[in-house]
Amino acid sequence: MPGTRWIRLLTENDCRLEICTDPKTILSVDDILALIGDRCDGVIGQLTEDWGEVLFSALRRAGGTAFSNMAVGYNNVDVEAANRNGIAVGNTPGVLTETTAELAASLTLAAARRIVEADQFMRAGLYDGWLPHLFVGNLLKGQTVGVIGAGRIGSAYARMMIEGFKMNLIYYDLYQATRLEKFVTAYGHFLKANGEQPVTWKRAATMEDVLREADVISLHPVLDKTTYHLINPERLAIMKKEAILVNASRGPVIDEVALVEHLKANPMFRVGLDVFEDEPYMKPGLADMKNAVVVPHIASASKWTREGMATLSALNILGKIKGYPVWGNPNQVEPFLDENATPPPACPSIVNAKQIGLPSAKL
Ligand SMILES: NC(=O)C1=CN([C@@H]2O[C@H](COP(=O)(O)OP(=O)(O)OC[C@H]3O[C@@H](n4cnc5c(N)ncnc54)[C@H](O)[C@@H]3O)[C@@H](O)[C@H]2O)C=CC1
Ligand SMILES: O=C(O)C(=O)CO
Repeated sequence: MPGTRWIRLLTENDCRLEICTDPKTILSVDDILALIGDRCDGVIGQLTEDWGEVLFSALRRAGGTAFSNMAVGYNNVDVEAANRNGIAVGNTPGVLTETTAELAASLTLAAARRIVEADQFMRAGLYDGWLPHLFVGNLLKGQTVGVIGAGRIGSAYARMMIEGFKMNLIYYDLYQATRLEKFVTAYGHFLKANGEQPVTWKRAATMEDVLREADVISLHPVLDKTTYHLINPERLAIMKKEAILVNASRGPVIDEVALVEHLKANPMFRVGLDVFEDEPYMKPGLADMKNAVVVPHIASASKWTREGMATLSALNILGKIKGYPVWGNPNQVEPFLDENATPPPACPSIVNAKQIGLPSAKL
């Protein structure tokens, strides 16, 4: 795990730390069972690990009461199994928001302006002079950006695309994104007052409305039963032929086999993907598609974010061991990140706090 603050926070509070130095990228359940051993109070794990009944009951038997993913997403964790074993499950919201949104914006631009194809063309020595039709892509200004899942990251991405490229917004979420709507309205007024075309927003009644109307669609929902294969052959078929689809949420939100077929049949349709259905693998054919930009799940990869994720996950474990209450607002975790201050006596974010009866901190 990156940085050293998380180590200091634990050791200065009398925790003995065992850091896994196994060179394997992804640990199996058996690897983790061996690491838990017969005495362990809490574990910080990674999103690539399968945390279910076997691991939570082993942690319980070892005297443990806390687990934290070093991630905001926790679709790799069976929270019901953690509840049955009385284990608190932590995650790391807030520190990934801007970094992940910036990568989604980067993928959007790379796909729209064919950056990777053009880079490969240059390196192959194929450039022999400016041409009017060389790597013509899409202009974003004035087009419509569609966001599916307008939570922390989806809203941050929307703001970047609206503020940066003056795109109009259409979004779909189970909840109203009030702050985002207010931002777009205010920005629209500002543009109008300066003699420019105002930007607009619309909350779509259905996901299909977003897919039909948007020129760029970025996916930012959690992965659960309701979002598995949210993008399927039928929904790909209703998208514009020249649309751009970006996914920096979780791979299984897209039916990747169907996506490869769609990319083959629609060369002007482009995608930017940070995540894949069977990570670390890509479905057959995807790597050959020039209209796909692919990167290896790096959306949260900035130093500040990764160190913040380490800090928050360590404080989730420490807080539970110390019997601290749970921080009341997981969207405001800044007080835990201030290097020059003692962090608040609270667990920054425990997703099953209610289910296992943990008290909430008074802010
Ligand atoms: N590629 C990467 O490196 C990263 C990926 N992620 C992924 O992004 C996800 C979102 O993160 P945050 O924005 O922080 O979470 P969030 O909880 O703030 O936002 C998720 C949004 O999805 C919405 N949602 C849930 N079910 C939906 C459905 N069926 N249809 C439409 N919207 C739905 C929720 O209402 C919520 O607004 C994480 O769960 C994680 O899987 C997060 C960080 C980095
Ligand atoms: O925090 C998450 O959910 C991630 O995917 C980390 O990159």
